[in-house]
Amino acid sequence: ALYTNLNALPKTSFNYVVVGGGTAGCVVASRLSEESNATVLLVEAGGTYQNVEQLEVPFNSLRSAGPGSQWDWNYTTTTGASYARGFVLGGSSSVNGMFYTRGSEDDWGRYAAVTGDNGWTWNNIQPYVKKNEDWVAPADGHNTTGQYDPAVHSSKGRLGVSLPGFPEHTDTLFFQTVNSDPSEFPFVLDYNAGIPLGYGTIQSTIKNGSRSSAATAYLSEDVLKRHNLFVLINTQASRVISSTGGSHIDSVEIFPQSSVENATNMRITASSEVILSAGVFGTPHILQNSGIGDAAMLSAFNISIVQDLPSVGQNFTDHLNLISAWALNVSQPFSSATSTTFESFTLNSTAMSIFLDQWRSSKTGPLTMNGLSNDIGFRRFNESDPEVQKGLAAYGDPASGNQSPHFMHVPNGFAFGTAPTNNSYFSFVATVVQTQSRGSVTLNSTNPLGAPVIDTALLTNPYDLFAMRQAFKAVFDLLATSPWVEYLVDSAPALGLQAVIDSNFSTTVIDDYITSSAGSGAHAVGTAAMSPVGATWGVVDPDLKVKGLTGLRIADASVLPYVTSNNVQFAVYIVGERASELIKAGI
Ligand SMILES: Cc1cc2nc3c(=O)[nH]c(=O)nc-3n(C[C@H](O)[C@H](O)[C@H](O)COP(=O)(O)OP(=O)(O)OC[C@H]3O[C@@H](n4cnc5c(N)ncnc54)[C@H](O)[C@@H]3O)c2cc1C
Repeated sequence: ALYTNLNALPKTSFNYVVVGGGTAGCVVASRLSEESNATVLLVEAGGTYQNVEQLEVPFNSLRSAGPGSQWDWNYTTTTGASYARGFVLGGSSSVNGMFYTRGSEDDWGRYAAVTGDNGWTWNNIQPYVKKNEDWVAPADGHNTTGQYDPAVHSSKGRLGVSLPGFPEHTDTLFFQTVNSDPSEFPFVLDYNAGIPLGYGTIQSTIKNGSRSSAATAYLSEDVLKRHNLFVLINTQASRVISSTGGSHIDSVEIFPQSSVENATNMRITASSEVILSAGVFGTPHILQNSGIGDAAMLSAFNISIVQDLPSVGQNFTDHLNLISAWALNVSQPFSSATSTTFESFTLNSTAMSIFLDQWRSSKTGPLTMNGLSNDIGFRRFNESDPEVQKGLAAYGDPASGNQSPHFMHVPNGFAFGTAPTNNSYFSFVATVVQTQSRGSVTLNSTNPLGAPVIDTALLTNPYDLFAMRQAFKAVFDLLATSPWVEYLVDSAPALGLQAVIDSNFSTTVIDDYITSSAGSGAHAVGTAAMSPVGATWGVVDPDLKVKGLTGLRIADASVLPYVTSNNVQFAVYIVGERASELIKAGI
């Protein structure tokens, strides 16, 4: 059942306690409670997703339900930038952009190679893919032939995945470019088949026109009714504890969220295991508060050392995004959603209210779209370009293999920041997917309920600037093709692109533009990374148990030692599924 405050919880001792009801946490709690003789408590700091329309309407992602909303932790990094994370049951899967991208075979091969555990290879994760994915028809029921490969999808899992449920005019332009010059802009039928390279149609975690999240998919009404599953929301965990003062973790300290400042805490015990699923910031923060982390840092805060693990909170790895916007040619003013871009109709309140009525009455129409893009591309650098050769020689090639991308393109993405005043504009996101910069999550104070220090270290490694330059120039190459020339006016000077064009793409001007405009891809991983058994680095073994301790496992984005070369929610679902299987099997 769902408990909205800890005083209502009928007991304080369970077999399993899962901390963090986010993407992986919902999977783990749901799967463990399939065994009816095991009692499972899931503790979530945020509230419920149930009956919250903002979270259900796909188009709201990154808008009213996104960063800065009441469903966001509102983290601020050391540079003053905000960093979005879901603060609600379902975690970031309840607020994310819903792109469903699996990465490449090579990404998963690298996890296996780095950890020495073949259980993480592409082939060996396929059973979890099937348990996770519920492939469904798009909201508009259109014929999807030629838009994906049915052979690599499953309708047996829990998480709804579908193709776009509403067309956009820019889809047509995009595929005209791809069809007219396949050597420069190759088509990929299904970027989720192991080799993602090429441009194709996006797949999103949307089912029946609504967001499918870890909460809607794994904590559905039938699951919440299980007598052995206890889901406690509005409650923040501060520490994991060994009640004997040894190395066996068996308790979790929790506080009611409503009065975290002065409330007395409560201790919950776990007779089998505690599973930390508090995400890339929450998990290392809880570990550090518990005395599990870098001994030197913990001593500076007078925290007693339970386990010296210097890698806790290190190795923060993220994608790097650059969003640019172009004004649309005035001869193509707003008339309907299909004749222009998402961004244009979001500025038209009459249209938006008509679309909302349509979504409410039939779960169809423009608001069934993920609100970011219907299309996506995964690309490698042009290795015949001398600048690329020079860069790769200087920095090395961080791609996970030669069938894996260096960058991602999302046409008609979402213009963060100030929109151009022209009522019709188009944005494009370029993303470096194998960044080399590494940040950290460290303690800010001895208050376990305060926010940690988040240093994303964006652009601190010169490879990332070099890689973004290639990704960005490739955006201009794509938009210089004939389908787009009529459609776009030069640029939207409000977002600074004009200077880049006027400079004739001078490296200095491009680099200035990137440095001042690029930001986080919201795909952070790695702050409690897996490493081989016995390694002197890393936080968990490949079976996700915390090194040097018993009774404590981690299942969330923080265990991934590298970021996949795509949006990362898929990888987190796989971690959740595999963690559940390992725990159930007593491994
Ligand atoms: C705005 C945004 C857009 C994104 N877009 C995409 C996309 O389109 N496609 C994609 O693949 N990925 C996307 N991502 C990334 C993806 O959603 C995340 O990487 C993934 O969901 C992280 O899963 P997690 O389980 O590690 O953490 P989360 O899902 O964030 O879960 C952590 C949970 O723990 C809870 N928690 C934290 N601390 C505590 C505590 N002390 N006590 C109790 N509970 C706690 C949190 O409230 C949260 O519910 C996006 C992310 C964001 C934020």
